[in-house]
Amino acid sequence: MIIEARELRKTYRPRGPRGRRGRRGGPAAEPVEAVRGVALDVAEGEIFGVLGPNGAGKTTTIRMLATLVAPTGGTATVAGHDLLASPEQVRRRIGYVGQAGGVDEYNTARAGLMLAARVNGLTAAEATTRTAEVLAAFDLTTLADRPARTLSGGQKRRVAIALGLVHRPPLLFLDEPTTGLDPQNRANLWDQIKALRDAGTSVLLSTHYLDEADALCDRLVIVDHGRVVAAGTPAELKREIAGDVVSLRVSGTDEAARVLEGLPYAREVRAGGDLLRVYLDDGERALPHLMAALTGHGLTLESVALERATLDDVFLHKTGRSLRDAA
Ligand SMILES: Nc1ncnc2c1ncn2[C@@H]1O[C@H](COP(=O)(O)OP(=O)(O)OP(=O)(O)O)[C@@H](O)[C@H]1O
Repeated sequence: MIIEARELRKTYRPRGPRGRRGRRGGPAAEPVEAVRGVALDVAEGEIFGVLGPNGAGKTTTIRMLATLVAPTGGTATVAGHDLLASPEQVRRRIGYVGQAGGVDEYNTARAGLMLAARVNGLTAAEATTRTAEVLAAFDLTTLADRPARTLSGGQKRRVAIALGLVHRPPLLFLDEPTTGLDPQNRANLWDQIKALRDAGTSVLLSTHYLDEADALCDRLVIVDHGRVVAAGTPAELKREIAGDVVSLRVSGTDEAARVLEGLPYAREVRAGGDLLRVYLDDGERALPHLMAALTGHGLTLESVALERATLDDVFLHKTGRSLRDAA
């Protein structure tokens, strides 16, 4: 395992004049339990995702594992070293790309990469070779000598990731790498992250995009309110929670829900507004029986759709909320 974390916790305790009741008369800021006992195991050479809505504790978890935030509890081994006892050793073996990116707007990609390489201990000759390598890997060669402020959002994001990789860390942390990118740039970046994994780099990324977690991650944890609510491969999670989902619009939602709950093959029925979602193993076979049961009770079907379960269904099942709404 390249990361083994146990019971990681972080409580932010706001301090300072504005956080204290008293001198300035403002209300005391409450401590925020951002991460409440997270465990995760990341294997070498995999893309591991931390999926959750805004405020779930993803950034705090990543920043703790990258030695940038001190945990208030728990233990972790990262890239072969104890996070708390040997943060310097950990730091040397990781790359970290935060949400803000860390790209100097007035510097060129090439100059930024050279600097990052030298700061990380590469010789001038190694830095030149390595800079050319990462520029090529991220399709940046023709853009390498323009100031970063003239690059598009997607191009800048690629420079940011290249900066995190220039010293060849075996483990790369990416905090919400595709937020704000258009679909085409997102898809390109997914391909580049997969290529990194295929070349042997382990990647831990956070995301609030369901499709990203599904398409990109070998394994993931779903976090909510600072806790892991589900862990596994995307396929395992979807299979465990619900094979197929039939969503229906019916006259008389409450009565329809009662009828459907009585059917032996319906694992679970959930109502959301005027839409009913029925979770079952084999949707195609069940669908005609389901429709017959409803019409048999005098209920009129307005629409019906058969879908495969998504990671949103997993989140809904575990938390009672949709990740789409929560995010
Ligand atoms: N420095 C800080 N001081 C106080 N509270 C903080 C601090 N940093 C984060 N928090 C709080 O901790 C909680 C978790 O925040 P975190 O940024 O880890 O979540 P996140 O899942 O990464 O969210 P997002 O997707 O919006 O980035 C939030 O309630 C946030 O307001």
